[in-house]
Amino acid sequence: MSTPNPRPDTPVVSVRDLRVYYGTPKGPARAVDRVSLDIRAGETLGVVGESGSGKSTLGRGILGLLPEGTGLAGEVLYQGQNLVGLPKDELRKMRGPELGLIFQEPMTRLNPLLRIQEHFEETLRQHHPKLTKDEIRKRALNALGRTGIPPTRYKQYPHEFSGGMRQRIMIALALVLEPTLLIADEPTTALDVIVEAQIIRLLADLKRTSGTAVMLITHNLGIVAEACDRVAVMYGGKIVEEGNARQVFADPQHPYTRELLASTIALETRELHTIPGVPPSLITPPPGCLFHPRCPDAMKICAALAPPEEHLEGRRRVQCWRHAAPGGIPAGQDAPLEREEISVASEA
Ligand SMILES: Nc1ncnc2c1ncn2[C@@H]1O[C@H](COP(=O)(O)OP(=O)(O)OP(=O)(O)O)[C@@H](O)[C@H]1O
Repeated sequence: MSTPNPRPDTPVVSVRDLRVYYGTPKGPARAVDRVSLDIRAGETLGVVGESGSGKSTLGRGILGLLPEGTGLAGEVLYQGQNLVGLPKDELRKMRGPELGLIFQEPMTRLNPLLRIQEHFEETLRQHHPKLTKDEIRKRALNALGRTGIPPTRYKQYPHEFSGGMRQRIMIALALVLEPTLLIADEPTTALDVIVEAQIIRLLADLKRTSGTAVMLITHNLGIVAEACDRVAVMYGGKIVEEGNARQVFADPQHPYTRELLASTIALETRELHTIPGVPPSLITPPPGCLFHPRCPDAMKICAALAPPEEHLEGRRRVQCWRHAAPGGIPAGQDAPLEREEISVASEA
């Protein structure tokens, strides 16, 4: 059984200054660069950003599921304990009952030779060896029921289910252990929109009924608007804006968030709006703000110095020079970045 959070207002997980560097032949790629965030009990944090911005790496870094040799530094405080540097077998024991995870591609995670029943038996016995077969069945059917899978299918094999059903089984397998923190990485990619809506509803129910803290990694801003309390926007391995999801969507404070939202709306209305330029190199990032080569609001200082993180009202923060405190930008540095300077910077 998961450990109850002793104080509901204290975060279930606090990530501080997390850095994840992948070794590449050209040097380290800073896939997650000094990320801090908190998730409280019963809260769902959506993590959004373009492909390659470091979303999955952040989720895997929190759970200690990175390839051998990956550089990991900073803190992941889970109920007061730092998971960074914890021995692998201790982390493995926590995965499941404390730290749940759901990935896409359910077929690669379910064993085709085992019935659904056996999957539940294996999962539950591993963490609760004293449970009887009857208790396991009861818990499993309850978790399956919550995901809309009838008890009549308990003895079937994975190949007898559709992709959406298999994903629900994966979610049920995560839920049955009642994790305190659940990280769901693109859980609905490759599913049709109806199944997607069911799964999102399920995740929303989960936090309401069991107080699980959820991190939902997705490309889909519509899902975040529907299912998340808070949203963190990632760009080039950093969280550039974070806050209440409604407030961020209604009134984005970072130019990147604004552009990301505009490109999503454009997709829905079939207009053409893409963010010009390409995401930054994580090996040789541009100087200053990582977004400055693509930013329509860039000022001179943006090409020279990384922006400070400013805390706005209501647990909201943004890393953008436009929000610097009065007097924070040296004279003349707030002039618009010339176009020529923009293109030079983006070639750098
Ligand atoms: N094992 C690895 N070795 C080297 N680089 C990697 C490795 N895994 C990921 N990367 C790089 O790290 C960066 C972040 O990748 P990550 O998968 O975390 O991004 P993402 O935002 O989740 O992208 P997507 O939305 O496409 O899943 C990318 O530039 C990616 O190429």
